[in-house]
Amino acid sequence: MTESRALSRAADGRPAAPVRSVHLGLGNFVRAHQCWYTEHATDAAQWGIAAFSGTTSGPPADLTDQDSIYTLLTRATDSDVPEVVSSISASFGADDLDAWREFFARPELAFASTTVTEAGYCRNADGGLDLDDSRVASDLAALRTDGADAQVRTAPLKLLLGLMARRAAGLGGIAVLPCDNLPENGAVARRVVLDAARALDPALADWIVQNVSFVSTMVDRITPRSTTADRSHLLATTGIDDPALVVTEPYAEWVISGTFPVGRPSWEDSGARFVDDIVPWEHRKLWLLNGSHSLMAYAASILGSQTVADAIADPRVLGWVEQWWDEACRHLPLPADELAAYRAALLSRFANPNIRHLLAQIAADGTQKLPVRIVPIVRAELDAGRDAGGGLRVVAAWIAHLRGLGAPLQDNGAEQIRTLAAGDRDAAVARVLAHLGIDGGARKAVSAELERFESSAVTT
Ligand SMILES: NC(=O)c1ccc[n+]([C@@H]2O[C@H](COP(=O)([O-])OP(=O)(O)OC[C@H]3O[C@@H](n4cnc5c(N)ncnc54)[C@H](O)[C@@H]3O)[C@@H](O)[C@H]2O)c1
Ligand SMILES: O=P(O)(O)OC[C@@H](O)[C@@H](O)[C@H](O)[C@H](O)CO
Repeated sequence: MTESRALSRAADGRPAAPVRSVHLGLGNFVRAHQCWYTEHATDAAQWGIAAFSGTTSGPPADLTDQDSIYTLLTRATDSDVPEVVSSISASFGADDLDAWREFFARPELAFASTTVTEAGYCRNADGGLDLDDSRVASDLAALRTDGADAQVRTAPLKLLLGLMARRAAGLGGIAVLPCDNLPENGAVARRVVLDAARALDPALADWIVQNVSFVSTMVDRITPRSTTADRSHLLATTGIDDPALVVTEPYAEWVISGTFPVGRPSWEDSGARFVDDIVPWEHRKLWLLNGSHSLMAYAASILGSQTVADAIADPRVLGWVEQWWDEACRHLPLPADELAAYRAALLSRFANPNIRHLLAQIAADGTQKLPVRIVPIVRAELDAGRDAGGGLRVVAAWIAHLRGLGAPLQDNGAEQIRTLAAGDRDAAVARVLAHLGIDGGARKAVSAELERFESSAVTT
C-alpha cells in the first residue's frame, strides 16, 4: 500500500503570489491552460490569481484544503509528467461576491478572465444579452434593488458588478479576458456586459467603453474531466493524493489579441502568441478541432463509441472527420502545408489513449456550438454549389441526438429545438434546417443521413 501525502504550500515551499487577476469558472480547463501559462511565465511570482467557481457555492474544498495548489498531470501516449501548479493564490465559491468586489477595487488588479462555457455568456439569437433569460432578469432586478451590494449569479452580471466596484473606487479600467471556445470571445463578452450596463445606467456603460479592454483569445488544450482512476494512478505513481488533480495533453496553444491597461504576466515566455488579427486562428481551431469533436460527439456516440480515442479509431468516423476537414479547409486562408500539419497533429492528439475525453462531455450545449463550429462551413459550401456532405452529416447526427440517440442530451437551450426535431423525420429536418439558417434544399440529404443514423444506432 502506497503511503499518501497531501499537497500544501508549506511542503511545496512556494508562497502564494500577490493577487493581480481574478478568474471566474474554476473548472479543469483554466487549471490546465491559463494557470499553466502563468506558472511558466518568468514573472510568475508577481502574478497570483484569485479564482472563483462559476456556479458552485462555498469554498471549493478540493483546492482550499491544499492552499489552492494542485497537480497537473500531462499525459502523452507514452509518458506522464506530473507538476504542482502554484499560480492560483486563493480560491472562492461562486457566491462570495464580497471577495469578488474587493479584488476589483484594488488598484493592482489587472484583468478578469473567464471560462464559463459558451452558455455562460447568456446570449440571445442576435448575440446580445438575453434579457428574457430568467437568471439575467433576476440579476438585473437585484442590481436595481440592491445596487452594488446585489447578489448576482450570471457571468455577464458578475463582470458588471466587479466593474461597478472598480469605478466606485475611483480606479481606471482593466482587461476582461474570456477563454471560452467562442469566435471573437472578447467582442462577445463586451456586448453582453455593455447590454447589462445599458439596461441599468448609461453612464456606467460609457465608463466601461472608455476604460475596459475586452481581449479576444483562441485557447487550446484538450482537458477532459479527471476521474477516480486518474487520482489512483497519481497516487500509485507519485504518492500524492490530490482531489484537485487535472489531467491534460502535452499540446497547448494560446493566441491573444487586445490590450492590457494594467499589465499582464509575460505569457509569451510559456509560448502564448500575441496577434493583431485573431480570426484565422479561431477559425482553424473552432472548425477543425471543435467541429470534428462535435461530429464525433453526436455521430460516433450513436455508433457506440464513448471517447474521442475510440471514435477516431473507427474507420467510418475517421473518413467523416477527413471529409469535414476537407470542406472546412477550403474556407481557411492558411497555407496548405500548415493545414496538413495541423490535421496530422489533431489525429495524433485525438488518438492519445491516455486522454479519456468523453463524447458525452463534448456533446453538451450543442445549441451554442453548432452555429459557430459547423453551420458557417455548411452555408459557405452550399453557396459555392457543393453538397456540404461532411457538415450536413454533423447536422443530421445532432438531430438524431436531439431525438434521443447517442450521447445523452444536456443542453439548457434545447427545449425549443427539441420540439422542432421531434416527429416525422422529413418535417423535423426541414424545421431544424430553417432554425439553423441552412438552405432547405439540403433537406433530402440530411433526412437520408438521419435515417442512416437511426438504423445504425447502438442501443445500450
Ligand atoms: N476542457 C477543454 O478541453 C477546453 C479547451 C478549450 C476551451 N475550453 C473552454 O472552457 C470551458 C470550461 O471547460 P472545463 O473543462 O473547465 O469545464 P468544467 O466542467 O471543468 O468547468 C466548467 C466551469 O464553468 C462554470 N460554468 C458552467 N456553466 C456556467 C454558467 N452558466 N455561468 C458561470 N459559470 C459556469 C462551472 O462552474 C465551472 O467552473 C469550456 O466550456 C470551453 O469553452 C475547454
Ligand atoms: O469545451 P467545449 O464544451 O467548448 O467543447 C468540447 C471540446 O471540443 C473542447 O473542450 C476541446 O477539447 C477543446 O476546445 C480543446 O482545446
